[in-house]
Amino acid sequence: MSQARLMDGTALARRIVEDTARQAADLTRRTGTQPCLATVLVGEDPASVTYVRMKQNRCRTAGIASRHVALPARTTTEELVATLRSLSADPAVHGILLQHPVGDHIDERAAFEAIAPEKDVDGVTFASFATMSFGLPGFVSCTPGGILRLLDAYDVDLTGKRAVVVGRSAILGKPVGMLLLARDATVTYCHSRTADLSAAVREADVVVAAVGRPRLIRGQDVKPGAVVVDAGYNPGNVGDVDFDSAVERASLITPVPGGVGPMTIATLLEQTVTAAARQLGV
Ligand SMILES: Nc1nc2c(c(=O)[nH]1)N[C@@H](CN(C=O)c1ccc(C(=O)N[C@@H](CCC(=O)O)C(=O)O)cc1)CN2
Repeated sequence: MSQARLMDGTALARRIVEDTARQAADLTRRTGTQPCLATVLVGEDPASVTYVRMKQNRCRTAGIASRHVALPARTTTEELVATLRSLSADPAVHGILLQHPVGDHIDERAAFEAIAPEKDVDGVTFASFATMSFGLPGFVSCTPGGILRLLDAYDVDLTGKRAVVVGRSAILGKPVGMLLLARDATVTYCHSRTADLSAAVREADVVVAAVGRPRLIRGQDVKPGAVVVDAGYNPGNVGDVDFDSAVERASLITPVPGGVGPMTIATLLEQTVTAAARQLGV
């Protein structure tokens, strides 16, 4: 069998950011107000610092203003909640991103829920999960939303397909499964307690690896012709899929880097401009 075709997230994300920049410019011209994303980072985890900086840089490219709030690692849940409530109430801020993970001593769910749903451009609140799951207007979780855009761009028909999601996190595994279900895929979630992960993956027409375990999914377990999406972002730009072996079996595969990652940020920017337009009544 020939090697899989690569799903180029960098190229697609660039096109989305270009479109978003045009929309941001148009909104700024019509309303006199530039869309604004607030980024909130607790502590100084190097990977998180990098991701937030990437988001700020991409905002600049797209003509979106960004306001950064850097909080010390010792920040309490109450202090973080107060910061997010204050940003939620600030009319100059249209979207809010709280970089995950926050420290273990913080109740991350309480913090996410302090983000007003109309500013939840990262799609992390209960309200966003519900609207996404029911196909109602709202904001999708950015990585899952980006994955679906990528699958659409490569004409992957999900109807009736067996999709296996490896991982069940609140901002990645669970929501991507809901989005696949909404497209009429038959979805199985696998996780650390799944009895036979290899057997489940071998049945999958579409595999989404979102578990945070470097190269967990190996080519020998990929069904020939399957579509493989690697949403892993492990240190050293290593995905959850063993690319070299999986590329020999899949029909389509996302690389790491250059696959899902750039789509996450493109989705965030796009949703920020949508949020701004709604809040500015345009
Ligand atoms: N609040 C959130 N926190 C986190 C999210 C999220 O969507 N919302 N996702 C991840 C990390 N993440 C964004 O925050 C992220 C990770 C990786 C990339 C990316 O584009 N990676 C590049 C390579 C980067 C490099 O060269 O260093 C790629 O894959 O091509 C974007 C966003 C956890 N936290």
